[in-house]
Amino acid sequence: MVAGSGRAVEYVAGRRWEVSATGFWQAHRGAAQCYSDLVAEWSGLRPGGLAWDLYSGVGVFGSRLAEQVGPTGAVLAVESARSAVADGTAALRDLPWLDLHAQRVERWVAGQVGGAAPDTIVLDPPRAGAGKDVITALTATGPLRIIHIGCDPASFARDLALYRAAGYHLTDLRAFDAFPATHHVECLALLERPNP
Ligand SMILES: C[S@@+](CC[C@H](N)C(=O)[O-])C[C@H]1O[C@@H](n2cnc3c(N)ncnc32)[C@H](O)[C@@H]1O
Repeated sequence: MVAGSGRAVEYVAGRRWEVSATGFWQAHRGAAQCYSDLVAEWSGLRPGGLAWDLYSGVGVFGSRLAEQVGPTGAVLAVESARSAVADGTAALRDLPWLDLHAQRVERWVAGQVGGAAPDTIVLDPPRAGAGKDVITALTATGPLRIIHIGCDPASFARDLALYRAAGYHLTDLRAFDAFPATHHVECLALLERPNP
């Protein structure tokens, strides 16, 4: 950043976020709206449901999930950047059943063993993907649906194989050319547990 307040204002699905200009925001201007619409379409959530939004940033996906589960439900969002958690918490005050938590996902999921099983997990890790330890911990909680998002096709494919090994089926897949002239492609996968 060369000059300015250091803050940026973004809108998605009728909601307004004021975020740090150096924090994470999707690179393509239409991406946050497009991906969050797909997350809302795939989530399968109903009022009273429980969802996790991991690597949540400022809670763009978590806000859509929270609107779906309503005040009788809960959304637990986990993000390591404290500034993103602070910005998300400020923007989403009207959704008190959405809890944005500042912690590393690998540490947080390890503490969920034996807790309530989420209906749906959304995760949008950085380029390296989620990896074996996180995916093993997530699938062990037995969610009905997992929505996995990744921008590096190689780590995304590796992560999908881990879900498959854990018994989850790939039931939908979308790819977006959101990073033209690079090898990155934004991929969104819907994984479901058979015979829930
Ligand atoms: C691809 S971004 C997704 C952000 C959000 N889903 C969105 O669409 O705005 C990945 C996010 O994961 C966070 N992150 C990276 N490593 C993490 C970790 N080990 N645990 C928790 N969050 C992490 C980054 O700070 C970043 O906000």
